[in-house]
Amino acid sequence: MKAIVVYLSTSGNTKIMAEAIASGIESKHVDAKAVSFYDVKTEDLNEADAIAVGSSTFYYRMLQPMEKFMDETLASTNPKGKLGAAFGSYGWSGEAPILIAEKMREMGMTVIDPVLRILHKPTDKDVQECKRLGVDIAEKMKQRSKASQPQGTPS
Ligand SMILES: Cc1cc2nc3c(=O)[nH]c(=O)nc-3n(C[C@H](O)[C@H](O)[C@H](O)COP(=O)(O)O)c2cc1C
Repeated sequence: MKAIVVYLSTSGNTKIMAEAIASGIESKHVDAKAVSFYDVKTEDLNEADAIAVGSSTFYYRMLQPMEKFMDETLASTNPKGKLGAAFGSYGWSGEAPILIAEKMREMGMTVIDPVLRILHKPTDKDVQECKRLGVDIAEKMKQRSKASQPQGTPS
């Protein structure tokens, strides 16, 4: 089982969230990595059972390159049925994670509700909240993997 946390962050706030989410996933012994949108490879997306996507909000939407990534790169990997999570830092309106979750649902992904939004730079308490989302992702991945095993298969 593998999870990937893809983020786009202008001043590092959403990046802090991404790294905390990945560390929360790993704390449950599930393979996870936080990857900048610029470095993500299609094979990483293909291999992932869960995909978390984060962008800060700019001009009431997600950052433009992330929108392109969702519509073109992620959509082309056919993520239907995969687990998704959306997150991002924001300043006042915070639409980006909601819009990311919407796109994930349109692609047939199962998205963890609610999305995680943090105002400005994450505090220590916010980082703990991001880690908790990571734990939640890992636990849901385990449940889904168990549910998809044929009956009688030792776990
Ligand atoms: C030019 C500009 C436009 C912004 N537009 C919005 C916005 O529409 N809504 C919002 O909630 N925050 C907005 N913000 C605030 C950012 O989302 C916020 O600073 C966030 O913490 C940046 O996170 P990052 O470092 O991960 O990119 C804007 C910031 C800038 C500089």
